[in-house]
Amino acid sequence: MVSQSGTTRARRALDAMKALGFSKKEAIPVLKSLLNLFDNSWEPIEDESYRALADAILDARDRSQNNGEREQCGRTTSLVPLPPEDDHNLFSTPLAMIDTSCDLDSETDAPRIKRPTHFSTALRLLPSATDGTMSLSPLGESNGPQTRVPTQSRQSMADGMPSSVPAHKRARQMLDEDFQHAVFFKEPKPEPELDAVQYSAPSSSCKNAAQVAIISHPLNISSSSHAADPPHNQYTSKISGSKGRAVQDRRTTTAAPTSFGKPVNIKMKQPQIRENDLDHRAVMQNTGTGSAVKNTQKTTSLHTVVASSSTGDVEMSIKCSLDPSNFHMPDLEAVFKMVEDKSLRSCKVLPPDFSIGSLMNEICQCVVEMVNYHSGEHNVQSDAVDNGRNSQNESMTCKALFMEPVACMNNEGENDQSVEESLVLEASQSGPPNTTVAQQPHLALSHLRPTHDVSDISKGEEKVRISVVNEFGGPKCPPFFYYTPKNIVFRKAHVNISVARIGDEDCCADCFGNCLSAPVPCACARETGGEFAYTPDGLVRTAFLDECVSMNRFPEKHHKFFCKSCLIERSRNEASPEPCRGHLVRKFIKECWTKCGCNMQCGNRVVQRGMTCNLQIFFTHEGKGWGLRTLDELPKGSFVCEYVGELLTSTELYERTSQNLHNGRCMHPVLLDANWCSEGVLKDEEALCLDATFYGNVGRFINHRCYDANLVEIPVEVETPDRHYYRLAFFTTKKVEPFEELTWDYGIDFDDDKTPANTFECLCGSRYCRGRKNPRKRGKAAAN
Ligand SMILES: C[S@@+](CC[C@H](N)C(=O)[O-])C[C@H]1O[C@@H](n2cnc3c(N)ncnc32)[C@H](O)[C@@H]1O
Repeated sequence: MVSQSGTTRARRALDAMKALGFSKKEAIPVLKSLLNLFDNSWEPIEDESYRALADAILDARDRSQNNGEREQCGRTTSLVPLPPEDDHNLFSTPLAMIDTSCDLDSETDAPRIKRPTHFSTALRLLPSATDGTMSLSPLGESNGPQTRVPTQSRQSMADGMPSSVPAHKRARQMLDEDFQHAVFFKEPKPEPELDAVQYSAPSSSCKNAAQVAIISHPLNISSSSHAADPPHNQYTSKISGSKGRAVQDRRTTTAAPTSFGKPVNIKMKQPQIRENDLDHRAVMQNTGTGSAVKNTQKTTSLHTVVASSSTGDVEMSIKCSLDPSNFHMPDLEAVFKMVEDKSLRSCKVLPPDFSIGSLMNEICQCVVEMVNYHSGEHNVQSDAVDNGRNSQNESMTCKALFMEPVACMNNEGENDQSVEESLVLEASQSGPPNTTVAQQPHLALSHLRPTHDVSDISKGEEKVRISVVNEFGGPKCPPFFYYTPKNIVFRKAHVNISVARIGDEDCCADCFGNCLSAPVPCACARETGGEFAYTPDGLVRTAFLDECVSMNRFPEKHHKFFCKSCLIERSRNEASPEPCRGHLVRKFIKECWTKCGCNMQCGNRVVQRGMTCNLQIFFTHEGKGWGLRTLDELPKGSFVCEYVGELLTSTELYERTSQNLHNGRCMHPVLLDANWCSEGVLKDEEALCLDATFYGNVGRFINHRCYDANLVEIPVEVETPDRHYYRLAFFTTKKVEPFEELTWDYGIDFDDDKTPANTFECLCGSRYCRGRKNPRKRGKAAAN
């Protein structure tokens, strides 16, 4: 890379700050201070699109607002590195604000940097929600001192508009400006704690219908029921069956625990059955011949949770009210095996992977879905009556457009049809779209479908095994979907993969071996300005990567394409489509491919060689459901995985969306609109998106994190120069530690009032979080 002069770098930094609404007057002194702090090294300042600088300005602003008095009496603020335990945080060198004696730079009023003597206000990124470094409340926000940037400033920083612009106006403007790659879901999660600090969410919008996916789990069972657990007399932990099946035991007793040696984890509860009590939830045990719950003063009963919905909101437990002196809980695996054997004997035929455990999990999940759907209807009504003021209902309202990608109960006929048609779909992957596929085969995923292999969810489809773990009890694997390592066409999506399409300019037929070791970059580097996007180590070059990150973070600074007649808007409302909201023109990587002369080990073939890092799907503890983490340390710029799913046209997506509306499921779509500008007017079959709801890879488990996610998605051209189809690959934006959760910024507009249900309450834990709900509303909800 050509080294840039300090002046150029300073100009760039000031331009970037200007784009965020910071004046030169404000930025220059802080920039000077930072340079001083970093020994004139620009990298930490330029890293992550000048985030350190933006933050430092905001903090200086905060401080001058909040501590005006102290400044007047001769004190000022300095920036100092935080201790190394914050390494995983936002900055390579995290900063802390301290008070030092006032010693202003005569020219600039810049504070002089000093080493800290104490931290008065720590400026630290909140811990990664799942990095395991802290024990978190549901919001994960209660640890350690944090500097809160005022709403106004935060919003300005985030949306790149001067803070003088009113919030509502910024929000509206941002609707047309923000990220282009959204996936939106909603799942139930514990109600956040009331003391969580509010950030006014900057409006980061993406309102294309095809970008909108919603999980609606409106009934917040977990918050109400779990919140009702009296903490002082309950104990919950996990026990494992012989094959590691994690179950949760709850004992209900009025006497002291007796000789229950196993299972060891117990939950003591009062025997009364109360509203919102855990025991009350066990009403599913009622046999129909009367309550199965014996509620006597002397009887000790053992509750063992044997199944649960994906987020643990609905559980199924076995309650044994037996003479404790003779009772030993049998191994649940053995019990399940016995039931399976019995079922097999009576039914004669069962699917090969039939498992009672999965069946029960699915039942719990279906309870969630059905409850959600009905409560959604109810809440829509009550919203209307309440004129939108019922904040509890707000959090519970089902306005879903999409379905949760989990199995659901169907009648038998549908199941059979679904199995057949799903196979047809898989077969259509490399062939022409199969027009014989029936209307909505996917809606019939059956609870009898096989469950996942927790030792490798990819069933051997990837080079590395992807294990599934749940350290918190409850479901041992995610709801069912078909694992596919490659995108597959649903029906009409037009993907022309033909060698004839690839012209000389789109390949390097004369190359040999590894293009990266050739003296001159080959034709395949043209897309990235004549320089390969990858380093010889297989990492994305820092400059390229940073530009991609910046593009996501500050979309308003980058080129957008506005369709004359936007297919997304048309598919939303054919009769009177809204104007196009703009599609961000993204940077592409172009990899060598089959028509090139190089070999498969060529350094310009990273994504197509597939995943190489060891990943794990795990159950997050903050209420985000399942997530993805790395087991390896990953340097900045590493390829992690693709986002893989079914290729749908925007119309198909809209149809699927509408149908799923009735089922209360969410979907996992991502719009492939990164280069729509280059192909003139798109036909419907060329306006594509990827939906990982029913068919997908590990990418579907990556949770959202606002702004400072450790992954960024980059479009990659591999098989075809047609720009309406490309692969979407995730690369690390910074060094990622083993066991750190992998996250990407979905680009959700949490303030989008047109499609309010397209978002979940964000539990990402980022200090830049724009998706947490108003604490006042939460307070009201909790009080109700
Ligand atoms: C693509 S899925 C990610 C995998 C998902 N957690 C699961 O269990 O399958 C997106 C869904 O995960 C949950 N999620 C993702 N990021 C979240 C966040 N920052 N806060 C809360 N929930 C989140 C939401 O329910 C969202 O609808």
